Amino acid sequence: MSAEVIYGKDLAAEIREEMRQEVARMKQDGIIPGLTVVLIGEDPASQSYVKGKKKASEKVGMKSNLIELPASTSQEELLDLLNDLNKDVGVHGILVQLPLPDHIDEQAVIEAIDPSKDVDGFHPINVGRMMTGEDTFYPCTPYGIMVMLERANITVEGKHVVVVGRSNLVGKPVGQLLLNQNATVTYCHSRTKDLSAHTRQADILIVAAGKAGLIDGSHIKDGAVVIDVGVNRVNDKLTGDVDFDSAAAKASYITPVPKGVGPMTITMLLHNTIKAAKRIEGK
Ligand SMILES: NC(=O)C1=CN([C@@H]2O[C@H](COP(=O)(O)OP(=O)(O)OC[C@H]3O[C@@H](n4cnc5c(N)ncnc54)[C@H](OP(=O)(O)O)[C@@H]3O)[C@@H](O)[C@H]2O)C=CC1
Ligand SMILES: Nc1nc(=O)c2c([nH]1)NC[C@@H]1CN(c3ccc(C(=O)N[C@@H](CCC(=O)O)C(=O)O)cc3)C=[N+]21
Repeated sequence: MSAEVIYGKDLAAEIREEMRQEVARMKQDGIIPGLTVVLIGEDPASQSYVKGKKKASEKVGMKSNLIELPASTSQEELLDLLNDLNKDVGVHGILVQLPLPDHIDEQAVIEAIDPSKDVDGFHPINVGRMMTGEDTFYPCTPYGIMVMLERANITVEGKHVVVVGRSNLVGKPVGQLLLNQNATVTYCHSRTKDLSAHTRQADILIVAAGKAGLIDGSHIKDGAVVIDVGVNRVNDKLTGDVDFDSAAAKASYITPVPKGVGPMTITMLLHNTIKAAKRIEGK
């Protein structure tokens, strides 16, 4: 089998065009969705992601504000800032770029964001709502993967999905969203024995480990769908967790890195911000 490549980048462009029109309609009602991104420190990868988010939100007509703070910022200063942003009526969505410097407690920061402005979907209230199948802000990368599958007409109901990775940001929530859609879900992680025995069972394989080349064709069942979430910089080039060529030879569908899941993540961030604006403004 030779896989069809699902270009998240193209899908993202389509969805963002739909959003641009929606934002234009909202503006006629006097609502401009506003996203504030907080970046602490000078990590080049984070700076590049954050710029991507700002550019994308402005392109769909939203208001975007980037607050850059030095790595020396104290936890208290950050919590005070979040408190102000929670109260600011022009701010509909708040995102604090992760990871944070070691002296700041990430969980405390996540919990300081008003759940109704938590467009990352990381606040425990929103995580709980997702678990119980309520409507809420879903984490952007998992949600982007769901939309990619849907728009590629790949049904998940009854499928065996294997997720490699169990982080709170990606692995766990993507498995939960798939379970909510009636998939049978297996999680693998660094203590999993015989990884390929599990991955070879997958109808849909989601790889979010952050290890370049962890998965290759020998891990994949013929005809499986392979979603590569990994973003690794190897010799200054971006690459996923999946060895693309050997995997594509086995899979029915596969996502590339770059131009795969990443652009969908940003798109769902914009989606969540529009949703937050509508809710806050009572529309
Ligand atoms: N495209 C996008 O939009 C996004 C991409 N990413 C990328 O996705 C990847 C994962 O991100 P994130 O979840 O935050 O990363 P984490 O480092 O938080 O989690 C990695 C997970 O992979 C598991 N793992 C690590 N090594 C192995 C292994 N050899 N075999 C099996 N499992 C393994 C870990 O297991 P254990 O729990 O046992 O430690 C852990 O659960 C990264 O490359 C990141 O850059 C992240 C967010 C968005
Ligand atoms: N609070 C928070 N929310 C996040 O959603 C969040 C975060 N922190 N910290 C870091 C990770 C990573 N992440 C990515 C987003 C877009 C691309 C993306 O668009 N990648 C492009 C390539 C971009 C490039 O060329 O550098 C692509 O895959 O085609 C990748 C990774 C969001 N994250």
